[in-house]
Amino acid sequence: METNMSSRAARAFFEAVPQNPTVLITAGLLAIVTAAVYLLSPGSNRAPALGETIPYFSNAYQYMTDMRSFLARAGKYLRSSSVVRFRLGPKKVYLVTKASNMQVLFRTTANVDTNIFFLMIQENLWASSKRDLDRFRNDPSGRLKNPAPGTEHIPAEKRYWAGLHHIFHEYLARTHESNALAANFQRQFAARLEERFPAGEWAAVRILEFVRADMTMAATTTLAGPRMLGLNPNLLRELWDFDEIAASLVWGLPKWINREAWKKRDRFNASCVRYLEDGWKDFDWDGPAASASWEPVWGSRYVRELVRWMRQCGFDKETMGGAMMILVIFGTNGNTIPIVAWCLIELVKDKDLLARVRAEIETTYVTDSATGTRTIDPQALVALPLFQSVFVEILRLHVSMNVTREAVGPITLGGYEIEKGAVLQAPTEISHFDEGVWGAPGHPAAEFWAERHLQYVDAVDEKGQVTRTPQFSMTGRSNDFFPFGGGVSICPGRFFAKQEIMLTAAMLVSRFDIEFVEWTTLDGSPSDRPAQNDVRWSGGASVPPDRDMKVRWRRRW
Ligand code: HEM
Repeated sequence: METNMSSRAARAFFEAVPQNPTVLITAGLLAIVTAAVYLLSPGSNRAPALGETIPYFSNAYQYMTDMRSFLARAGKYLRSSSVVRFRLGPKKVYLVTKASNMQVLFRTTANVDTNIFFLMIQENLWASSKRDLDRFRNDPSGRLKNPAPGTEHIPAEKRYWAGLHHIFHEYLARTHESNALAANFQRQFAARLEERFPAGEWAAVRILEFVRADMTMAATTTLAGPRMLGLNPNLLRELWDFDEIAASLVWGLPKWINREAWKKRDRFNASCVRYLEDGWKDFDWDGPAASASWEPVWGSRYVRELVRWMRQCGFDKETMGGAMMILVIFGTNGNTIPIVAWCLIELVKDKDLLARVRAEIETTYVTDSATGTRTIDPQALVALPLFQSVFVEILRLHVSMNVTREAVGPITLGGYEIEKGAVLQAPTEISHFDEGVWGAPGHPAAEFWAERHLQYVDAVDEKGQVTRTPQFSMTGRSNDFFPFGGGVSICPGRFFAKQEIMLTAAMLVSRFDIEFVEWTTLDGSPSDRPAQNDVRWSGGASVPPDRDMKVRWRRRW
């Protein structure tokens, strides 16, 4: 869960410039202040600066209006220095790459703080009230069980970061809970497939459109129970409308500039508030359902514990609605759905790969001896070598996240001094495409290669017969790969995300005959080219395809 500070992010701002002289004047003043601050800063062992044509302006402008090109340009600088600096208004920003620097960013140290991005999202995306936002802002006690030194006097109920972190850790990241979520998701999604696609009948679907509807429904019911969609029949539209404009909200533009985006945010928030208010009516918090892995009122334990804690803290209803939007519906589906879509697209494109992945998946099916029902064993599934390699390759190529931290004290990165107050950003789109790390002969880093994360191991049996077995391997590269961020705020949903994504793709490719029909645009009309990353999402989220793939499929069983 993280959202976009990308091209879409400030398009609204720059589109507003010509109509709003106030905005233009503000931008001009910002540039002057920036220049003054910059010129007065003392020189030191500083990282090289990213060049620009109009000083103090062009980098910020491109960063906010065309993240894809900005990152491509920054990537060239980052080939010769692992840290590069530029200015974003009055903020000093350092772009960071290379495994050794990631270790510093993700290590729990007093001088690197992880809250900055979360606060920005809380303020602008999830409609948190000022009072509730200040509770987080003014809590210096940290996320861990033991309060940060010097903050021991803060009572447990006012340790908001730690309270939230505890819920993430206990009810999302723990194996028992993520396994329960995966089992439930498999049931929900299988029921949906059986209801929508009678066995033996061919149907035409567009992959992205299909997963945005059907997988989102199964995932939302798994996490939040059936009431979320039952009470809010327009929720899917609200979610994907919000996905389109989320980045433009991150900058906190006032309502009068960004009216449509605010409306979409508020509609989505109102649906989540409706769900919360309805759920409070008659749920028995002292009964057995309160600690069940899943029950029909709140769905998963994660959501139940989240709403219980927020209510105990006395958060305002919009803040609580916002948490449901971001931490349950948008932050999850907005990231998993594009990855599933890409996974299916790559498998359908390559018949040989599809057959090999199918054969692997077949080994993970188990049959219930009483009912005869066949289900996938999710633990076996996520350990398959080839399919896992495909999953990692898709994350590598299609998650573009500028993982963000703040230097709250001086630090050293890549041999350079970084001053207190600087923003640190590690763009996955640069590290994940580093030719030196990921490139292989005949398989440049920019291309999808299903086998990139496989190693073949030879074993000799007693008759001297050699068998080659593929093994999934990230050896030597794990610190260059961070689609889920890192350190204390690493995505707590990553285990469930992996199970959910691989289960969806596995159920479809193993139960359906699938044939490619054509590439389409997102509205369904024929496209003259295949899908590419939709660069509007560059820098802040999983990146969906900008074209859809139409297929014919038939459920075999
Ligand atoms: C492919 C899917 C996903 C990707 C790429 C992804 C990525 C991320 C990233 C990059 C962060 C920020 C980490 C950091 O700052 O170090 C994050 C945070 C988070 N993610 Fe995910 N995520 C995914 C799926 C999910 C799912 C399915 C859930 C929940 C079921 C989830 C829940 C969260 C939460 C609650 C946080 C906030 C953690 C905190 O600030 O402590 N994510 N995610």
